[in-house]
Amino acid sequence: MRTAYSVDSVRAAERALMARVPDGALMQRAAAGLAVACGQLLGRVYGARVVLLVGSGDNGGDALFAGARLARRGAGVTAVLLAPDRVHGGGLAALLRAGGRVVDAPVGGGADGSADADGSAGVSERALAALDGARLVVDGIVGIGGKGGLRAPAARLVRAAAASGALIVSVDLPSGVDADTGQVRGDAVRADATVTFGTYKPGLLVDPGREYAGAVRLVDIGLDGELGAHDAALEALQYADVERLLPVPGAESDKYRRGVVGVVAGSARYPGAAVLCVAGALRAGAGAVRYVGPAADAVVARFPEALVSAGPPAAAGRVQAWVAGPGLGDDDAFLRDAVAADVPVLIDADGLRLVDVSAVRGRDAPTLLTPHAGEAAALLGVSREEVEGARLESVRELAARYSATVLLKGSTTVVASPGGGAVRVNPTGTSWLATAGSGDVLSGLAGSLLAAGLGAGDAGAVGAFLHGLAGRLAAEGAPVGAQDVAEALPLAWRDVRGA
Ligand SMILES: NC(=O)C1=CN([C@@H]2O[C@H](COP(=O)(O)OP(=O)(O)OC[C@H]3O[C@@H](n4cnc5c(N)ncnc54)[C@H](OP(=O)(O)O)[C@@H]3O)[C@@H](O)[C@H]2O)[C@@H](O)CC1
Ligand SMILES: Nc1ncnc2c1ncn2[C@@H]1O[C@H](COP(=O)(O)OP(=O)(O)O)[C@@H](O)[C@H]1O
Ligand SMILES: [K+]
Repeated sequence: MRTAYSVDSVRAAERALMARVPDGALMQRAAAGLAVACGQLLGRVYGARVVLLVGSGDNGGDALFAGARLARRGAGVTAVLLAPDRVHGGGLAALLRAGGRVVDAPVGGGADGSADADGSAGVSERALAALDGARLVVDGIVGIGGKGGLRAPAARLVRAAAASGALIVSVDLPSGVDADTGQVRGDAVRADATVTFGTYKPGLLVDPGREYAGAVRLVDIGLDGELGAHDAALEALQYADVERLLPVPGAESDKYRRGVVGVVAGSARYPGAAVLCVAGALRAGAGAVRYVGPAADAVVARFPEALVSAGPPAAAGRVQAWVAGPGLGDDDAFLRDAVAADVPVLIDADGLRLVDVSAVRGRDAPTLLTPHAGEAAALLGVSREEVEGARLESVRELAARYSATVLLKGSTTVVASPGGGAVRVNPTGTSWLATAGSGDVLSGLAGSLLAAGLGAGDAGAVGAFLHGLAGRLAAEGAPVGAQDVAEALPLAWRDVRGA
């Protein structure tokens, strides 16, 4: 399991560890790892032009000590200081001893954050010129101490760094990205790589921050033991975790013991949603799929193995979990039956629009809601952009309001449980999945995992993992449709099982 911890937890763990190690040891560990990563990115360090963007905190200190290491290996290192009077003294001295150069960023009164009429934002010509011809820019402007959007001088330098064409490595996290949420307000560094210390930060794993971070490398600074006393803010399942959770049939399994998933989906207008939902459900571990609704003919024509009926759900026979909602249109009768059943229920798409909050809150068996950002926005009464800018907050809020597990789909899919705790973040997503009907496949898939006995959080996280993998395997760099994604699910299973 990959985990990420909040800034508060990192700070507390850091304090505990610092009390046991010599002064400055953690920063040296961080800087050493950072310098190695920079060296690898550069290939040849000797003679390379490196610019450090140095803020007033320890993030800048890391950059300075790493810059000193690169200078000792023959790089031409220039530090651009955003706040010369508050720079990390030890780091600056180390860089100068190693032969590095220093340029002050502020000119006139601009460093207080005011933008100048000429757009220089109070940044000196010398600072901007230093970036010309740089091969590597090290972003040590701000790390976990960042508050709000980048101030004007920092933002100006970030834009100049992007325009320089240099490789950009961010220290701990891209400046301008909120460490706890991944939110980006205004300018932020778009890094080729981020070298982070001690633990992942949530903002590195959740969009929009994740996209700004580039390839993320974790440097061990000895924080693990101390972090053990804290709860992770985020968890990302890895292959081995998913493999352990897959409902593989045992010797004594039969179709009922494997679980039967019921699907309430589709309408005369949207029969395809029913077919796609069943396509996902058939390939996820349940022993049988029952389809109930007006698209029975379309479903059985495509999948003769599906058990179909016109309804109602209560007359469909044994079902261990229901999936309700994809393509339903406005008819909520079967949805209400499914929600009233005392088995796990996954509610998606139209079902989310039609369902009653109190009916969901009143359920005893687990409920899994799977909105995309637009649906989540409608449920929360905010804009889609607000949800996309604050996925963690949105998914936690929905889980609390509905007393349900919520899987928020999108560029980063996140899953929150009603009782709080770590949010699961899916590491396998791919934008090839942004194709009509792929959400229907996911709801069938995750519902089938519920029927097979997984808890709602696991069903959501494992479903998203397999769905993302299937999307990647189906696409391999070319557009795919939702059916292709469903058909690639067995490949995803085999990939996870190493088969
Ligand atoms: N944790 C650990 O175990 C280890 C942590 N380490 C490192 O320490 C880093 C944390 O250092 P930190 O606490 O000094 O804060 P940091 O991120 O440098 O930022 C604070 C400075 O930024 C400024 N500033 C704030 N917002 C801003 C904005 N929007 N735009 C512009 N500026 C802004 C703010 O200015 P002020 O508000 O005070 O005027 C303040 O001066 C951490 O990320 C990691 O790299 C490692 O060395 C090893 C061990
Ligand atoms: N940019 C993206 N990156 C990764 N996955 C995405 C992206 N956009 C959409 N997806 C995924 O594609 C699926 C689309 O589902 P949904 O929005 O419900 O579409 P539909 O209703 O057409 O089935 C979801 O699993 C979602 O996480
Ligand atoms: K940074």
